Amino acid sequence: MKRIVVDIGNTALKWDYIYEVPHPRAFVHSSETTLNPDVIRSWEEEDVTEILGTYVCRPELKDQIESFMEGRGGKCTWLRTEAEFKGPFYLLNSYEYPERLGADRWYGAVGAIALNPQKSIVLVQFGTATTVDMIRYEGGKNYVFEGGMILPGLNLMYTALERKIPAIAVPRGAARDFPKNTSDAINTGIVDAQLGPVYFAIQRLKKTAMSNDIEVILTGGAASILEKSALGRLPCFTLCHNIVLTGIKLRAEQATCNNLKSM
Ligand SMILES: Nc1ncnc2c1ncn2[C@@H]1O[C@H](COP(=O)(O)OP(=O)(O)OP(=O)(O)O)[C@@H](O)[C@H]1O
Ligand SMILES: CC(C)(CO)[C@@H](O)C(=O)NCCC(=O)O
Repeated sequence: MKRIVVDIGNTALKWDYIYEVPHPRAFVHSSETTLNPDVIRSWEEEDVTEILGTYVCRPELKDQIESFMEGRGGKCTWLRTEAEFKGPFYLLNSYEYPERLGADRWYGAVGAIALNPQKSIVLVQFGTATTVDMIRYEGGKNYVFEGGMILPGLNLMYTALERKIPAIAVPRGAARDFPKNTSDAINTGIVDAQLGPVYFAIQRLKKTAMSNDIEVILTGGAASILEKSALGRLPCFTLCHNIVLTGIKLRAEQATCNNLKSM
């Protein structure tokens, strides 16, 4: 009987145990509306009885998980974005409509703070969409989620160009300072478009943060692909996987401390 945390994005599902030694796993969905059957198989093998998760995918995917859990007499709890997080630190959600902020962005921010205490943070999630979020450290245990940018992810940018302008559907090139062929020009354009907002976010956060020491965290399925290009284009950054799962675990701990009343 196991309790697990789950983060369902538009491309992949990631899961891990809540209380046991971390062993995160990722499964790319079979289609936009069908889960990878290996996920269900792995949960049967592990005897999963309770799921605590977030989803930003189509509801069909989380419905399949609910049916599976109902069939086993298990339980699913889906976390929504909240107006504030009260745990080992305090995070205020300053989104205009806090509940409209993607749960992956919110619990990603919670996870990022837990792993990088007492710092302002630019959290970049390179997923199906890329999000670049700014978290301001206010001193003591206080942080503010200051919002951020949403743009098409790496793959979406390539496929949009390929589909709409077939004349430039060429093999993938490299990111260069002075691209001199179509493949390199596209690749450089897309890599710069992915990393440019990170640069802007750092500058914006520096203007209001207590210190110029900003932690830049890159995560998500395409982070490893962009890491090499980021080395020459961004100041210091850290690559950190499964940050949303870290945030969900912390939310679970917080609920346990409050006798599960707040979940
Ligand atoms: N083996 C792979 N399979 C699928 N996507 C990959 C793979 N390797 C890298 N990627 C890239 O990672 C992206 C998916 O990232 P991730 O797994 O974080 O997605 P996600 O959490 O479903 O996204 P989102 O949260 O934005 O919906 C893809 O769009 C692609 O650019
Ligand atoms: C932006 C995505 C798709 C990134 O996964 C997700 O966080 C989402 O659906 N967000 C809702 C809109 C918002 O965050 O403003």
